[in-house]
Amino acid sequence: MARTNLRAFHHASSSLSLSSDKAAQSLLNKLIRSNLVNTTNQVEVLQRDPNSPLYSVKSFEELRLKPQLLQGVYAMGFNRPSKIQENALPMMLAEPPQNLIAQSQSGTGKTAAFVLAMLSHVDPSNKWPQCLCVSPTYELALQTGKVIEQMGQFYPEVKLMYAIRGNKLEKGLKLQEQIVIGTPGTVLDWCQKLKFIDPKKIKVFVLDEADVMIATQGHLDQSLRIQRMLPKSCQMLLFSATFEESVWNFAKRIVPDPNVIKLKREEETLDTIKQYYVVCNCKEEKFQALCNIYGAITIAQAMVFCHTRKTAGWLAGELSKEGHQVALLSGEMQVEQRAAVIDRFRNGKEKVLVTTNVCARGIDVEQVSVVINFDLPVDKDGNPDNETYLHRIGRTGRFGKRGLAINMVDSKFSMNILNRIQDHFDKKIERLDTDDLDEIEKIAN
Ligand SMILES: Nc1ncnc2c1ncn2[C@@H]1O[C@H](COP(=O)(O)OP(=O)(O)OP(=O)(O)O)[C@@H](O)[C@H]1O
Repeated sequence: MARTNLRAFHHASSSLSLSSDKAAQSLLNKLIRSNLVNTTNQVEVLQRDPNSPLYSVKSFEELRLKPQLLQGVYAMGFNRPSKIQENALPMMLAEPPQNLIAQSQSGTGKTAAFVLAMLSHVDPSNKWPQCLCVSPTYELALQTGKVIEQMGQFYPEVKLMYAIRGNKLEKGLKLQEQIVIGTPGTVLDWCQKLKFIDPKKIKVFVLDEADVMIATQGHLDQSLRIQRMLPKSCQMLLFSATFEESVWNFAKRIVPDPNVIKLKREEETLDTIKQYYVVCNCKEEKFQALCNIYGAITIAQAMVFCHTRKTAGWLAGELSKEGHQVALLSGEMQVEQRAAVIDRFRNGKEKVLVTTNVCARGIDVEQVSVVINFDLPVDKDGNPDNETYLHRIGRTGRFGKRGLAINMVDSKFSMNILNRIQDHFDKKIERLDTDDLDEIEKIAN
């Protein structure tokens, strides 16, 4: 009964027509209100809460940024720095430059922090690459490049170049751009084989999403090879949302003599993201539960993670049949195609993005209010993949926004995985009955 109600409710909410079902209508109103909550106020409240990762005591002015950069920061709508920005920026801007290994929860402003550091260090009168930033994927390199462009919009003398697949330059060219952002393979080629960049002139080297980097075949090695070409005086900065031992060991090889900003395990998940699980028996039931949940939150965007391309393809098809606007992102697509899918999703052309693990890490889409783990993340040995879990749920709750993460459990095996994830982060994941309208109302509020 509740399920049919929710379906009716979903149709009412997509067309915003009057429903004869008063209860559903009142729920709809509440949900709309809750989603329209003024998130600016929420960020301001969090930035004054010492327990929040967004807390700061200083203003951007006190961080001694160049006026052009302050202008850029404010034009992006940032009022105050987050904790990681407040802590990392003074270390990154110190003279002489200091190396840094830094961890902060997803969506708390790491990218903005190191972008500000790079923009602060370049000398625009020197027409050669001085800052080198490597990202683990094509999409992330583009995304970070966009942040550099936006943040540096009032500093037009500083130029940026993308070292990514498909960006073919003339043989023998020497780059004049002061900042280069790219993926490890192309950056390495440009430094070594093609010599577009003189690595000895690099002053700042940033390695972003270190955990994702080392999870990708060949990237660890390529990053180390780039690092070895840089001068001893080059400032090395490494960022990651998670720091398992393997990431930590890699970080220490890349960054000599570092300052370290690290989180405690229980701080890794964000309190602003509420986590739930639902129990189902098969994928069809999971699909039904998803329809119920998604029906209740149509005005937000959702990301749904599946274990295989096959399931993702099937699920995207089923959701489309139900009338949802669905985007599908999967590993066999060309990188350019993937970037285009993410762009459409970011621009709100589709409301739900179904994907496998591929390239979902680090993607910053502000409006994602729900993440669904249609399949829980497991590694190749069938153990819980805690880092991937953290990255996935971190696609919502960006910079103080509220987010919902819902995990679908369909067997004893997946229940065990869920329990182990819960234990790992020492954070309770509550059970949710998706047939119960009241309960969904409660969590959405
Ligand atoms: N000081 C700030 N004030 C307001 N918004 C901010 C601030 N810093 C960053 N943001 C915004 O918060 C969002 C998340 O920031 P960012 O992508 O830098 O986080 P991140 O820590 O790098 O995330 P991830 O770990 O997922 O890569 C972005 O949309 C960014 O524009």
